[in-house]
Amino acid sequence: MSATIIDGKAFAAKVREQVAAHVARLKDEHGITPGLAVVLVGEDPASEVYVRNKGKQTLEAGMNSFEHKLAADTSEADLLALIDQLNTDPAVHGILVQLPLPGHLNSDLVINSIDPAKDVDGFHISNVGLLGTGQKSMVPCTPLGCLMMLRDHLGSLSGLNAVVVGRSNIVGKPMAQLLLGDSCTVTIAHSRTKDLAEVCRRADILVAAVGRPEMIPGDWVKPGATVIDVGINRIPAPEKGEGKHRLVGDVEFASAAEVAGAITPVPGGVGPMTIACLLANTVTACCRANALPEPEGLTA
Ligand SMILES: Nc1nc2c(c(=O)[nH]1)N[C@@H](CN(C=O)c1ccc(C(=O)N[C@@H](CCC(=O)O)C(=O)O)cc1)CN2
Repeated sequence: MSATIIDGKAFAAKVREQVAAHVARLKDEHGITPGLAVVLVGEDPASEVYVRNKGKQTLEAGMNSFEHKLAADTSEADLLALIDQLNTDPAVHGILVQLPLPGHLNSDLVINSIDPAKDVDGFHISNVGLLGTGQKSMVPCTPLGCLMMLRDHLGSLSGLNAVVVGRSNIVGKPMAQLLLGDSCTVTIAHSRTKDLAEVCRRADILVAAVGRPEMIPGDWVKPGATVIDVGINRIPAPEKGEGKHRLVGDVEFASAAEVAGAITPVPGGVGPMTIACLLANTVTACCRANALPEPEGLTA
């Protein structure tokens, strides 16, 4: 292995320290405590873990955490009523509805009912439009975390060829916008792109966000490239025992690490940055709501 491993777990811990320091200043100097409300509908086991970690890390950073757990058969009207209440609650600066939602709920409708100023996920159509036009917005947490790690590792991204594999609204599209904002030449590719291997080999920055286990092998990676693996795929691991699983990314780590200049691991890469950036976005939303200076280095 020759690549530098970009340690997302350690990076996320530093981001959380910066968030906690800013929260302490907001409390001491302005008597304001940022508050994050997280809404979970249903009992998806992975979502339950993510929501628990969000609440725990919010409290550890000194912020207020408001957790709302709703039954899987909650009606759209009841969910919208809760969001309405959170929109008008002055103690709540950030609102997040954990995805995926149960099938009977319209995710777009639900997300677009959140006050855009409190939309710490950056998924509201107003924030999508603001980001797409290079204006100040709330930025989706996972791509923001990727951008922070890229800037930290590479310094300037200007002029680099970036390939984003995956076109989701949550990661692929906002990631491409952020890279464009940092003056990269950006290609958005996906599983149906012709000559995907060739497209990937042109990338100085390769962001994999397709959700297909180990789809990108090392010989698709340009020597020296920086590889950001957003995929978190649970695959069977019979070697660990019957019914056991392990996590892999969208990139075949061992072969890619032979070629890349730097690479994020899975687990311990992009994943931990997602929650750290959620905390950062909550502080940003709180500062904006109170017309106070935003924390430096924690926004795009
Ligand atoms: N409303 C949202 N829903 C979802 C988002 C989101 O950003 N907003 N992202 C994902 C889930 N997610 C946070 O919600 C998330 C995923 C993964 C991790 C993480 O730290 N992963 C670890 C591995 C954890 C494990 O063992 O499973 C890692 O990669 O090291 C944090 C948050 C979908 N929903």
